[in-house]
Amino acid sequence: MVQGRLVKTFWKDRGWLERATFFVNMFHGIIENRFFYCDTLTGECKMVEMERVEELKMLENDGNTRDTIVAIATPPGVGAIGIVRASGPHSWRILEECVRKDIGTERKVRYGNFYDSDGNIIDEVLFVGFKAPRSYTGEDMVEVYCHGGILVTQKILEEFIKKGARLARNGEFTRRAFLNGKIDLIKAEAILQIIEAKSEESLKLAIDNLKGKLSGEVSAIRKMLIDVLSKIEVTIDYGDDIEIPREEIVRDIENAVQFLSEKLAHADKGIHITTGVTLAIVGKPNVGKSTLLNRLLVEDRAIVTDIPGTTRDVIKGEIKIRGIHFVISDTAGIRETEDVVEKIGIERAIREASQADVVLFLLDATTGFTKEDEYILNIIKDSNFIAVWNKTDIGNKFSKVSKDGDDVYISASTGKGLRTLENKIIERARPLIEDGQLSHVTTRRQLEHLKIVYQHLKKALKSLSGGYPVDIVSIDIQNALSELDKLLGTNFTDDLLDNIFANFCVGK
Ligand SMILES: Nc1nc2c(c(=O)[nH]1)N(C=O)[C@@H](CNc1ccc(C(=O)N[C@@H](CCC(=O)O)C(=O)O)cc1)CN2
Ligand SMILES: Nc1nc2c(ncn2[C@@H]2O[C@H](COP(=O)(O)OP(=O)(O)OP(=O)(O)O)[C@@H](O)[C@H]2O)c(=O)[nH]1
Ligand SMILES: [K+]
Ligand SMILES: [Mg+2]
Repeated sequence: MVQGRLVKTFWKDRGWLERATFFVNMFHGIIENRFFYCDTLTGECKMVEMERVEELKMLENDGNTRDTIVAIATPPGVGAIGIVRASGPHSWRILEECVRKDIGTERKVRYGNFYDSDGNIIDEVLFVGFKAPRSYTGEDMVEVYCHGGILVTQKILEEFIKKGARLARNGEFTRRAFLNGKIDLIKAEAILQIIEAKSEESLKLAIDNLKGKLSGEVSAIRKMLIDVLSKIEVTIDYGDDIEIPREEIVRDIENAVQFLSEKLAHADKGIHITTGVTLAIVGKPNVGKSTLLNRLLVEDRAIVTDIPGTTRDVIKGEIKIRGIHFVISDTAGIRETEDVVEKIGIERAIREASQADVVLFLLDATTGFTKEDEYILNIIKDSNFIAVWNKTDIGNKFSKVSKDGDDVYISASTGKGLRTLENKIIERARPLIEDGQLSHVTTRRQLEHLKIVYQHLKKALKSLSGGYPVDIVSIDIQNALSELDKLLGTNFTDDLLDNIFANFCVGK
């Protein structure tokens, strides 16, 4: 028996079964919180609104949510307090056995001793229990606050496992929160971003999205498209009796397209803020690239020698310059070579330069602009590069290289000119992240899905303006909707989930 508020009854006529099957297949039975089903008593296809929890009970999950999972939630090492948490049907039972007390009222912290199976006290702890669905994962959960330290947390973890829990995989708590309808995929990504945030701006974006900024906007479009689809379906069935609201449909799709094009136009900023602006140092061998990297990182990261061809691989580090987060890479000196290893390194250097948001083209003031520099300039000329003359403490053979004539003069050894260089970097990076408008798109995944939605809707608009009948765009709208579902994770695949949650740490 399906429960919920009846929204609409379709098709009392013959043929309802075929159509209902079509509908149910098309929408996997469920759109938003609306469920389509066939009433076998009356032969009607009905649309009802249901509680999300009810709806999710009917959705498949990965079959794993019956296990009780456990993990150490705090980072390894010595700390004042360590947290072990468990989620799943046995979590309360296991903890109560270990502390030899009732957890009592949910969400209320209690004090006790944590015992191992031999009756020895492992630690003096605080603990708390959460009852489904009012918990982070939506399942029964417990947390133990013990003394920090590798051994105590490990022993408590082992005790949970001995009593029937299993070790959680990366991101599995958050995965369950998703599967239980507590959060959508955008919010799950936001949680990862909160953990990894390295600048105030990226933290703010992530918090906004955890609190539903992008999800809300995407859901609004999704709802609107579902309405459009419903209007089209109704005109297919009752076309003879019902006026086709063609203008209304066109206007709705146009609004969605307009909204999406703004999202897409400003998406790069959110991604840059979240993942950092990439900065590649390139140049011929021995110009001082590694010396500059080390100076910028204030750390001896890369090997520096006076032998050309020292750096082979790409070496990355992260820095903050005036609040902006950069991922900076030192690369192999680019030159013609027969050395196989060096060749690969040079290919990587070129790839790094082509993908970087800003390129530092390092030049040697003791040699001046050479043929090798000419060769490199050709490779990077279309990138956002800054010409940087190094070794100005011992050389003065300069020429103008930048398009804007704004070359920078430094000494990576002495630190001379570094502030000017930083200013220049900021000048180039700022437009990439500065918000006139922020779209709250923060990952490539989100961007790619939104692009596809946009393309489907553009196609629909094109058909409509070509004068085709309205129902011809129904397939485009369905495609757009299923793409939005992928974005939110409403219509997920395991691959997609694995992809996202693999980046989490155990215990999240
Ligand atoms: N000790 C501890 N701190 C933590 C977490 C945690 O799991 N444990 N969190 C997680 O990693 C974050 C907080 N996130 C949470 C989100 C939802 C719920 C929760 O119980 N939600 C219920 C009830 C909400 C309410 O009281 O209104 C719900 O959504 O139904 C708990 C934590 C950060 N700090
Ligand atoms: N005087 C002076 N020497 C420098 C400066 N920067 C680097 N050097 C020296 O130049 C040599 C090469 O420096 P590296 O940093 O290894 O140069 P690189 O560009 O990374 O070289 P490869 O990795 O081989 O391509 C080293 O002996 C450095 O000490 C500088 O600003 N002034
Ligand atoms: K070198
Ligand atoms: Mg080097």
